[in-house]
Amino acid sequence: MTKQQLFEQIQKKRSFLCVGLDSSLDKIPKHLLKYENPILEFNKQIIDATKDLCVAYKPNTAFYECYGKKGWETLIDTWNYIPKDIFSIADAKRGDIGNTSAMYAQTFFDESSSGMSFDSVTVAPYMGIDSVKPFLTFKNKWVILLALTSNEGHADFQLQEIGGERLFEKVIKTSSAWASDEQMMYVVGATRGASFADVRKLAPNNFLLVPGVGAQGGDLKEVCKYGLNAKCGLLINSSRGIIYASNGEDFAERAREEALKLQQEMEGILTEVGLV
Ligand SMILES: O=C(O)c1cc(=O)[nH]c(=O)n1[C@@H]1O[C@H](COP(=O)(O)O)[C@@H](O)[C@H]1O
Repeated sequence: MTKQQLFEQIQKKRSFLCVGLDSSLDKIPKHLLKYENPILEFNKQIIDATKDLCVAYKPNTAFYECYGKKGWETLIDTWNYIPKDIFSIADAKRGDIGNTSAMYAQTFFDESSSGMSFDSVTVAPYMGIDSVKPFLTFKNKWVILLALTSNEGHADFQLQEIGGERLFEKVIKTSSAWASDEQMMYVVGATRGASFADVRKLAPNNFLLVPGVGAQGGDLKEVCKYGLNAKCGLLINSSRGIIYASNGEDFAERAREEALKLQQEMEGILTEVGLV
């Protein structure tokens, strides 16, 4: 998907919501356990209930890989079920020496090889340019590079100064030369509030994937105040806050209600800044 197509989806749906499919057997409603593939059934019902309210889905691959062969099949079947006009993110946080990264890129982008062709994959920047480049050889596919993450441990490395700049700033600055804002996004946690202003100085036009609203307590308004740009430039992810809103028979309806609350808040913000 191109940046313009993503922006058009945002305008059409009046939403920049990404629903995180962090689906695990111990959290999904018990009545689904009778299905041959409970997680796939859960994901399908969540997708059916939210697809008009969001512009992206993000299965975190850890929640699939842990179930071995069946988990990979579920990931492939989930990717197949995501409508193709909705941006898909394989949240796999990969990155390795070049020839290994090339195999990761093949895994998530080459349908003829793996049965999946996500629009994007999350990548860790630590190993540098040759670990990221192989993901950029696929047309209209995106790297979403970890920059300033939502977790407590972000301070251990990302805020350390080297030569007068913090590591996350160095990551953004250096990697900006590897790909344009048509292929590179950055992860910036919703819990990082005013730091969005610092990120935007270095990445004014890139889309940012912003996890951490909902269960992690990030503030949507604060993120938008500092993070919005002329093409919206934000994909706000919520996983547990939406998909586990209820663990009863009404789980899909309740997920929809939570997604709708976020979509309505987003519509208000987009209207306020004149983007819709
Ligand atoms: O790359 C990510 O998506 C990510 C980066 C980050 O800094 N923080 C973060 O929470 N995530 C992911 O975003 C999702 C957040 O889930 P909830 O906290 O349940 O909304 C999980 O899949 C995390 O792995």
